[in-house]
Formats: sequence, C-alpha cells, structure tokens
Amino acid sequence: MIEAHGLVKVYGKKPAVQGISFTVQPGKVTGFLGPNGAGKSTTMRMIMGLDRPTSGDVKVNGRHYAAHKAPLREVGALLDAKAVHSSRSAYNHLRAMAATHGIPAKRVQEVIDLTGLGAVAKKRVGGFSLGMGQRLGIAAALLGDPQTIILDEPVNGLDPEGVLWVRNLVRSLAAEGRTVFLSSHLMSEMAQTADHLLVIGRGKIIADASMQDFLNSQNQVRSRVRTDNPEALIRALAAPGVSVDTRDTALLEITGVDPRDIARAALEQQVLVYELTPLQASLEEVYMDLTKDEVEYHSQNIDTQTPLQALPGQPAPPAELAPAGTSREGK
Ligand SMILES: Nc1ncnc2c1ncn2[C@@H]1O[C@H](COP(=O)(O)OP(=O)(O)OP(=O)(O)O)[C@@H](O)[C@H]1O
Repeated sequence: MIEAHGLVKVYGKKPAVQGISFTVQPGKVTGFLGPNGAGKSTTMRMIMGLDRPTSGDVKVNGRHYAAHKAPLREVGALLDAKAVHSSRSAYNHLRAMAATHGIPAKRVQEVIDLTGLGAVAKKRVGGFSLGMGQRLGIAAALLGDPQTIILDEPVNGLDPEGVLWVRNLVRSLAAEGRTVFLSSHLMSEMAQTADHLLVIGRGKIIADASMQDFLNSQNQVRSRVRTDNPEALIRALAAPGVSVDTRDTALLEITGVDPRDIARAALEQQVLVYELTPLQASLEEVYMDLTKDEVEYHSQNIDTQTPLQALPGQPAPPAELAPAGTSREGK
C-alpha cells in the first residue's frame, strides 16, 4: 500500500506537486494519469525516496522507503528505463543488483525468463532497443518479488505483444494481492488495465475514483442511432441541451436525451429506427474533458468542422454527406 499525506514538491520557485494526499490500495491496478508536467514522475520519485518532499510525507507498506531494511523486497520501481550502465549485460546488471540486496542469484534467471529477456540477457544493455530496455527495467522492479510495484510509463516503446504482456503481468500481480501503481499516456491501454484511477493536474489530484465511477462521471447521455429518416427524428428531439452529430446520412450520435425518450419519439413520429445503442464515454473522452484546463503544453487544434477535402487521386466526397462532427445543437 502507498499512503501520501499533504505531499508537496517545489523546484526552485516551481511548485511541481501541491499538497496531494492519496492511498494506493493493494489487490488493484491503480493508474496514474495526468498531462505532461503534471507531477506524476515527481510523485513517484518521492515515493521511492529519490526526491525529498518539500513538505508532507509518503509511506510504502507502512514506512518511508528509506526506513525499509530490504527496500527491493518491499517496493520495485521502473522510473527511468535508460538509467542503466550501458556496458554491462542485462544479466550482470540484475546480478549486481541482486548481490547488493541479498537476493539469491536464481531469482535473476526467474525475472529474465518472466520478462522474455532470455535471448539477450548476455548482451550489452547499450545495444538494447527501447522495448528491451523497458523489459529490463521491469525485470529489475520485480527482482525483489516486492509487495508494491511502481511503473512509470511501462509500455513506452513496447510493441503490441509487449503491451499485452505488461497488461497481463500487472493484472496478475494485482490479483496476487500486490499494490500496482502505474502511469501511462495511452488511454485505451489504461482503460483495459487499471481498476482505479488517480488523475493529477498541475500538481493537484483532480480525480481519485474507480474506473467505472470515473467513466460514469461524464453525465451527458449519448446514443448511436441508425434511422432512414434522420431529419424527422432530429426535429422531434430538438430541445435545449440536445446535440446531434451526423456521422453519415443514416447514422446519428445524439447527446443529451435518454435512449428511452429517443425510442418514444421515434414511435410517435413513426420513424423507422434500426439501431439504438447507448454509448459510454471512453476513458480518453472523460480524461480529456477533465484535464482540458490543466494542460500546461497546449497543441494547436485541428478544426474538425473543415469540409472534407478530396485526397490526391481520389474523387471528392459527395456533397450531401455532412462531415463527421457536424453538430446541430438544439435544432
Ligand atoms: N529536477 C527538476 N528540476 C526542476 N523542475 C523539475 C524537475 N523535475 C520536474 N520538474 C518540473 O516539475 C513539473 C512536474 O514534472 P514531472 O516530471 O513530475 O511531470 P510528469 O507528470 O511526470 O510529466 P510527463 O508526463 O511529461 O512525464 C514540471 O513542470 C517539470 O518541469
């Protein structure tokens, strides 16, 4: 378990973490989300005793990291996969770590096998791909068979097989009752991996909820509707707060109306509806909505209202097709 109370970190005059309190529970995968520069790595470094909090306090399994007699057996972390001496082999790197922490040599082979590094274990780490470096970092984190595992961007640079492997690995570690805390910017991956989410924005916790509660927190109901008479249905549903995205001539995405009311309106108007699917907001949508004011580094938006352009060598799209995202708010 990880428990933080009033954790603050200020670099010079820059407040990186501004008084956060949270608990990361065992038996679950807890995802740590936040825009670039929000304070995720700083928080993880403070948990691992690598950065000293300006004020506040954080404990792992009931003690400060430095107070553990055998810290690698309590908590394993992947914080910077590149922080490995490059002229050593993966095996020697892990062997040295094990030797200095009283971990038996046979555990080195176990984590090498577990992380799929067998074929490259005797090769110089300097020649490793990003994905192999990540695997080595995860092997090091698991070396002490720790109760708590902290992984900063573990799937960064991994191929799809590697991403799936990390997902299954962390889920099985949590199923064994361990505490798993991981950060990632890949929302679709996080949606499939985490049970609980902690979201940080500009150094403050802005959400601490189960995945399901987080996804349900967007209170706008949304449905996908296929009908052969979209105009009549749109007219019947027009009301303040209702918006319609016309995906193609027969496919609508309707926001702000209960699906039951859409069905009732269709029945009353004698409009044929051949699909009515309630949609749940994706993790990416809820996250983007929650953090839109917390982003430190803004990119320029691409205007989705721009009419579709014909690609070179392809015919222009038919004029009657509205581009995706065309909104008919309250019509
Ligand atoms: N050693 C340091 N010295 C000065 N400022 C720092 C230091 N480390 C982090 N910061 C600043 O603290 C803030 C939080 O950074 P941090 O790396 O914790 O964010 P993050 O959420 O992990 O970001 P990312 O998603 O980009 O990895 C940023 O504004 C960063 O520039």
